[in-house]
Formats: sequence, structure tokens, C-alpha cells
Amino acid sequence: MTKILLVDDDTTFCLMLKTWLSKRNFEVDEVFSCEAALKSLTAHQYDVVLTDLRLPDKDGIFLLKNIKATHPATQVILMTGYADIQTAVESIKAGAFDYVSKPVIPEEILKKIEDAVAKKNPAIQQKTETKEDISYIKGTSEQADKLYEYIQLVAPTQMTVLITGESGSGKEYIARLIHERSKRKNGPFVAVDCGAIPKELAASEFFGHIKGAFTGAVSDKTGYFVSASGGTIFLDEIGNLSYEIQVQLLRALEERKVKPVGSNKEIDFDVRIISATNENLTKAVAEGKFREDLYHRLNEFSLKALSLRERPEDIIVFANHFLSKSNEELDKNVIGFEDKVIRIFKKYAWPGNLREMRNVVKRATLLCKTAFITENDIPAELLATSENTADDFSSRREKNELELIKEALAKCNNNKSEAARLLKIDRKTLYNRLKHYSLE
Ligand SMILES: Nc1ncnc2c1ncn2[C@@H]1O[C@H](COP(=O)(O)OP(=O)(O)OP(=O)(O)O)[C@@H](O)[C@H]1O
Repeated sequence: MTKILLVDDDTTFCLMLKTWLSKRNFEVDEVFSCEAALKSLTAHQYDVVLTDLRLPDKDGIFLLKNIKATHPATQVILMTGYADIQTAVESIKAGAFDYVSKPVIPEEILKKIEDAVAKKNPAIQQKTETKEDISYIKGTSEQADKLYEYIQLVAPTQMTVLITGESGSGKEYIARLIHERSKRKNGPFVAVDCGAIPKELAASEFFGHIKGAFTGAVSDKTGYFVSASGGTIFLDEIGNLSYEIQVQLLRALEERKVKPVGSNKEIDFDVRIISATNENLTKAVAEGKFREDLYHRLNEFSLKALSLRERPEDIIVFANHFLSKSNEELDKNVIGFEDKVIRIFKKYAWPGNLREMRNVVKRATLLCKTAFITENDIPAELLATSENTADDFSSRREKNELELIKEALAKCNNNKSEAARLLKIDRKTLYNRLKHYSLE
């Protein structure tokens, strides 16, 4: 069923259009502000967003750009008064599918929605099929709101950003979102895994080389910095760079020039640097393993990607997101998770964070034979460390309690009133516990 988000502060109009579209088999959610729309978009996937150009908090163009950056496959149709037609035309340039003028004629809007659904942008579809869909899900926890606010603040600047956080917590996703929200968004985003580059090749990979510079250099090579010119370079696992490369990197960043290996010519580059680490870089600095000057150069602004343990409220949001992606990728139709599975998800520590959850949900979607994912569909280690941890605690508590009761009874020559006093519980509770442990 086509899912539509309707954004307009005219509540009567919303209700009227929602009823009209629902009768035609569309699933419609309505919200009355840009902020509420962004919230809904983090929790649900919409095929089409229908938004008024004038909203009480922000304008529809702001919302449009936001949607295009985070949910590129969602089509946006703007609704606008006559005087706004010029802006509406501009909105098409910003990626809107179409616009309709107000007062809206339902048949007209129906036609546009059908066209929008039929024509889901082929270029974008190709992108989502070949690469992983990088639609950034924000989450609804307070911590996620704060992180998102920082991302939005720093994105339009030229500041370098250092993202810290556990493995799989979304550091690269944050970097991509910063890039997409910056003036460099039309330039390249080059992601470099610093841990995967052999030490001997690092200079050539970063700065390029000329033909014949060393054995195996059979042709000129452009390095990452020049390739990323006009855009953003994402240096992942920055703590893995050798000391020599750190020195060369610092010089390159200060001079905004690189010299390819074997060449005398310097090449200018214009790149914003975002780096990430899941190590304690300040410790590496204190131990002399990471240059302090480079650390400060890369850390004009720092962000911490949240582990799943720090945002338990977001667990359901992400689980549903990965479920809908897995349904799409595997051509399945699983509706959701059994309550027990959600409880297990909430108790589990998720050491691999979002990446681990994505994999767990995808596997479960594949295995699932019913409408809802059950505990049989999820890996044993989740069950072992979540439910059983709780069971462990309760069985240990019971064992201790039983020992204490036996000890108290022995001390009081089986006098239950005295034993209860000793245990600081009332007599009735002691009788209940004795019954529970079959000691009567
Ligand atoms: N905000 C997000 N919205 C939706 N999915 C996300 C988000 N962040 C991360 N993911 C999912 O988690 C996976 C891992 O994220 P990412 O590669 O950004 O983590 P990372 O912290 O850079 O990992 P590593 O420490 O291994 O480099 C992504 O491929 C994606 O599937």
C-alpha cells in the first residue's frame, strides 16, 4: 500500500484530504509542522510526502532538502498558493517531484501521487540497489536529538570533525550526512579505511604517485586528497596511521597541497576532512603514538556516535528500519517482531551496534516463516546473554535467599517468628517463602 505523509498546518484540510485518499487505498499520516514531519520520517518510510510550502516552523523547501538528503527515494510534492509559484518552480530544481497550487483539487493531487509512485526516480533506485541505501535514521531518544542537532550545526561549516564511537555505531553514516548537508554535497565523498592501507603504500594512496616512482608504479596515480577535491574525505580508523604518514598528513593539511610520490610538483586540493576512531585517541596522544598537533587539526569539532546501549529507546526504531530494508532486499513481507524478541533486543548489549543489529534482523527476516519474527529466528547468543542474564540473576538471588532462610532457621532452632525477625521480614512472608522453597 502506498504510504503518504501529509504536512500542512491547516488541520481541516489535512483531515479532508486524508479521508479522501484513505478511501482510495492510500495509507496516510498527517502532521502539522516541519519538525513533526522530520520525526515521522525517522520512524516510517514514506513513498510520497505531500507538503505545504508554508509551515509554521520552517518552510517546505527546507523539508524537501532534508528529505532528499536522508530519504532520496521518497517523492515530494509541494502544495502552494498562487504567489508562491516562483518558489515552487525553484523547488523542482531542489528535487521536488512536482507541485500543485492551492486550493487543491483532490483529483489533481491523486494524479500527481500516482505519477510520483510510478516514476520512482530510476537513478536513485539504481543507487539504492547497487550501493547500500544510506538513508540516515535519527532515532527518537533525547541523545539522538542532541547528536542530530550538532550534526546540523557543524555540517554547513568548513570545520574538521572527529567522530568517536564504538564499532558499527554509525560513524560513517554521520560523516556522510555531514557531507550531504554541506555546501560540498555535489562534490565527491571519499571514504578511506586507514587501517586497511599497508604502511608502505599509504603515501601513494593519500597523495598519489607518478609513473616509475617505485617498482610497480606503472602509471600515474591520483591520491585520495586530489580525488576528493571539492568534496569531503572521510578518514576512518585514523588511529591506525603510521607516524610518518601523520607527519605528511599534517603538512598537507596545513599547506592544502600534496606532492605525489616521485614528483616535484605540488598539487592544490580543497577538501574537508572528517575522521573517525573507535580508539581512545587522547590516550594515543599521551603515549606519543598519535601526533598532538594533527589531533587538534582533525578535531575542530568532535561528535560521539551513540552505542545502542546508550539509546535503548531507539532500539525499536532501528529494528523496524532494518526490517523494512530486509523485506525489500529479500522480497519478504514480515510485519514485525514478537514482544519477546523486542524484550531480548532491549536486554542484549549489542557490541557490534547498528551493524550487528542490521545483520541479525536481516538473517531473522530470511528465516522467518510467520508474520512476526520469533525468538527461533534470532541467533542463540542473543538469547544466551539477554534472557539468561536475567534468569541467572534471579536464580542466584533465590539460591542466596534459600541459604539465608536455612541459616536463620537453624540459628533459631526452627522458631519461625524469631527467624522472621532475624531476616527482617514478617512471619507471613517467611511462610510464603518456605512454601515457595518446599521447606514446610
Ligand atoms: N543513522 C543510521 N541510520 C540507518 N542505518 C545506520 C545508521 N548508522 C549506521 N547504520 C547502519 O549500521 C551500519 C554500520 O554503520 P557505519 O559503517 O556508519 O558504522 P561505523 O561506526 O563507521 O563502523 P566502524 O567502526 O566499523 O567503521 C551501516 O552500514 C548501516 O547499515
